[in-house]
Amino acid sequence: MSDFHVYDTTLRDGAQQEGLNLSVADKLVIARQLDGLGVGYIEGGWPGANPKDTEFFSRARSELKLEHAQLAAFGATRRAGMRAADDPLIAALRDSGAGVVTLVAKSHDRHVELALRTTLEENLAMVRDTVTHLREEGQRVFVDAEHFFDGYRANRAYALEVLRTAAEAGAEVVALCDTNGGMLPGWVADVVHDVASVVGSGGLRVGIHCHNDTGCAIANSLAAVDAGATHVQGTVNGYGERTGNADLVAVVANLELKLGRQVLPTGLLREATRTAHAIAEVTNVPPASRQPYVGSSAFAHKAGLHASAIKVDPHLYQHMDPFGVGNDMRLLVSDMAGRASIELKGRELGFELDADLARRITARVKELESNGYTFEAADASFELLLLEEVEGARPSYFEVESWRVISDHDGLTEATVKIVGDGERFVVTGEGNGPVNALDAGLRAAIGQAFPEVQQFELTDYKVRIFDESHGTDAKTRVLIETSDSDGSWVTVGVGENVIEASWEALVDGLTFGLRRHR
Ligand SMILES: CC(=O)SCCNC(=O)CCNC(=O)[C@H](O)C(C)(C)COP(=O)(O)OP(=O)(O)OC[C@H]1O[C@@H](n2cnc3c(N)ncnc32)[C@H](O)[C@@H]1OP(=O)(O)O
Ligand SMILES: CC(=O)C(=O)O
Repeated sequence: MSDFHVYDTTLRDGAQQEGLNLSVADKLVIARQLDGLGVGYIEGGWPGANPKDTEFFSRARSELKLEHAQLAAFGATRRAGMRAADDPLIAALRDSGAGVVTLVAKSHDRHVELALRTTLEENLAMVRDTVTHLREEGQRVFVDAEHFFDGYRANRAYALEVLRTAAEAGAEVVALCDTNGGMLPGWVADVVHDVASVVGSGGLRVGIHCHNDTGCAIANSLAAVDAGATHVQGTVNGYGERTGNADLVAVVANLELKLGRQVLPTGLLREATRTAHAIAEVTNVPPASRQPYVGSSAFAHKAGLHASAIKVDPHLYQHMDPFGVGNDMRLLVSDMAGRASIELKGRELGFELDADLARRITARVKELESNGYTFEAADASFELLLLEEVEGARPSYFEVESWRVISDHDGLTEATVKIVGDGERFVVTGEGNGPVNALDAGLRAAIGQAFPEVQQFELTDYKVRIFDESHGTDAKTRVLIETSDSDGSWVTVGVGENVIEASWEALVDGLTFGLRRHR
């Protein structure tokens, strides 16, 4: 592995994202995930700035056993007009127990004068004094040069002077920050190139920290590395203030898989998809399906022509083998499918479909989709349709004799369901806080008498879409229902003239599919 720094700031800059709130326990879980991915540094937060971050560093000492990463504590240079040794926030950094302290320092003259409200000389003194003090206390120090690229444009000499000051005082890394995220790759490359040639000698490492306001954070980070940066900062899933930070996983994947620079321990890039999704579970921010490399759509193929080429060789429509980042290829079934898509999807589900069957299923999918069904998200309904064609009949464990729903003016709803299952007739009434809830309860109670395993099934998601609104009251309703058990989840679709009819179809398919899985 090369001597390259992969520096993660999910727990600090990532946590600056709107709506993202992490408890100390969450932070500890995420830190372990990041360590499992093999990053070199984990910026844990700003000790002293809030009780949670202080507690994180305190608990990390006893609870975090990191195999690959070192913990970094983030904070600012000392306040103007005082000594670093007397600044309580610097004391919190010094005492955090982290292996590295990363100091944010102003490098844009205008920010020094307007935001810090001090002189350019005092800002240099703040950098010098803080780095020196921490070095004397035995700390490794990295410096994040805030607003560096804007500062460089406004006053190159001063921006470089801040870096030189940090280096002379003992900083190991100066990370150039595109704090406002306004840069483009060529601009970043020019500046990093210049900086590396001016200050990058004598062991000082130049780093990069990009925000995504121009949509270029990943490209800017790569341009910086190409121009000489050997320390790259970013966050998992690109979390961060405003439009986020550089997505560290994509940066690392590009470095390893496209540019041939191994920056993680051998084999750990294959943990990328699992790690990104596990962290999304903790942050409670739904993962973006179209996220490069690790998104669930990153290797999903919908168009029939794509599938027909993929049947011959997946590389014809994929830039890499998804296995490299722990992701997987998926074939989507929709009205854009052709025979090849259906054949490949069939194979994925364990069926070798001949050309005739594939043609028939393709035609049925297109016909049903034109009537409002969608199979792309309803994998279980597609599988039931496929089984119907392959086996000559749709899997069926019970027959529905009739169902009826009654709602009263108090909002209480009652559903009566009559079914025949396992040779017996069941008439059951279900109650609920709405018609779908009542039908679900009634259906489950009725079937449950013949097939007790349905009690393990849970309705976990319910989506309704009214389409073809131009028809007014004739509009059709599509319902997607996710059902789960302890082994996973599956989605079914129903379409009807109203929400109850559509829900009934999706509910019946959901239970039928679940029973087939269990049997
Ligand atoms: C680019 C980045 O993302 S950097 C990371 C930013 N992250 C955060 O701000 C989250 C954590 N921050 C906090 O909890 C608080 O802002 C604190 C504890 C750091 C400071 O809180 P407060 O003392 O209440 O001040 P406030 O938030 O208004 O910040 C302004 C003060 O910070 C000082 N300051 C701002 N940037 C810096 C800097 N780089 N170095 C030193 N001091 C700085 C200002 O001069 C001002 O000081 P003054 O009160 O003496 O005039
Ligand atoms: C330090 C940092 O987060 C920034 O400048 O964006």
